[in-house]
Amino acid sequence: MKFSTSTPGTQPWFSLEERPVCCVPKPFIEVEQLSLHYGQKPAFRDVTLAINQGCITALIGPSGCGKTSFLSSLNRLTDLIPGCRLSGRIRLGGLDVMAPQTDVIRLRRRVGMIFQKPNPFPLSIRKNLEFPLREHGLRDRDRLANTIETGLRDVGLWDEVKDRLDSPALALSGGQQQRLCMARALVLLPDVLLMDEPCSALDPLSSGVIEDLIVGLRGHYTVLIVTHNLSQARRIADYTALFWVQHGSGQLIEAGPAKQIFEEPHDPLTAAYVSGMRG
Ligand SMILES: Nc1ncnc2c1ncn2[C@@H]1O[C@H](COP(=O)(O)OP(=O)(O)OP(=O)(O)O)[C@@H](O)[C@H]1O
Repeated sequence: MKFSTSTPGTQPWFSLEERPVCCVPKPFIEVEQLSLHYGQKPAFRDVTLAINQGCITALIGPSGCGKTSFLSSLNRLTDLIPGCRLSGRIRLGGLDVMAPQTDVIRLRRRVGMIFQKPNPFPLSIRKNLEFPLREHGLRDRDRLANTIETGLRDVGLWDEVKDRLDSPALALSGGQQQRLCMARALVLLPDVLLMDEPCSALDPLSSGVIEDLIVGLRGHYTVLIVTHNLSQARRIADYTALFWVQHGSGQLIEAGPAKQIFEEPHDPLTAAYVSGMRG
């Protein structure tokens, strides 16, 4: 059962293990001729890209080519930036993301986001998960407790924090905070997880833990990850899209199966970037 068809607060909350596995080359997000401007300045132009369900898609490219802006447009976080303008079309699991009548709160529940710097609420570990669950209609105390435990187990945090659930989340290590943020997104049973350089602020060990968790999401969630770490993209991505700044704005240069992008790219820019000769 999926969020989009159930009534908030009544659906059975279940763990990652129990979610249906689906990694098929079937588009879940279809972006057509998407452009984004900050004021008069274009961040990216005319991006057309299909993102497959249940797969991990890595967005790569040099700084400033519009990767973060593209990611943020998918759950309309860009609405929050004054002067920011989107045009084109985004369909997400049948939903017209940019339609004025689209419920943005529901959209953001379906499309969770993890940022470069872990951003837990300045609340207890428990409240970091309880707060969004309550906001989205889950009130029953037992179900709240079970869902919080399941969420923390799904990110391998339960055993580390079960005895201090009421301690401040900000007292956790950076890697633990990032896993908590992942749990906070996952307990809402999103369809899509957007991750903006989720490992880049972490030490190598914590980064490896997050990377393993991302791999474990394959088949359960549609994942888009922005990364500057090409080795990481090679290791974890099913599909890869290269962005580049051309003619004063970000452009999608090439997208396809990660193996093809890294081993047999069609575009010379892709070849230069993945070989480390440019960017
Ligand atoms: N809030 C904003 N207001 C104005 N311009 C912005 C804003 N955010 C990004 N930009 C501009 O839009 C362009 C694309 O930025 P964006 O952060 O999306 O690129 P990026 O590829 O994610 O870069 P990086 O890899 O460095 O994070 C850049 O020229 C940037 O300066």
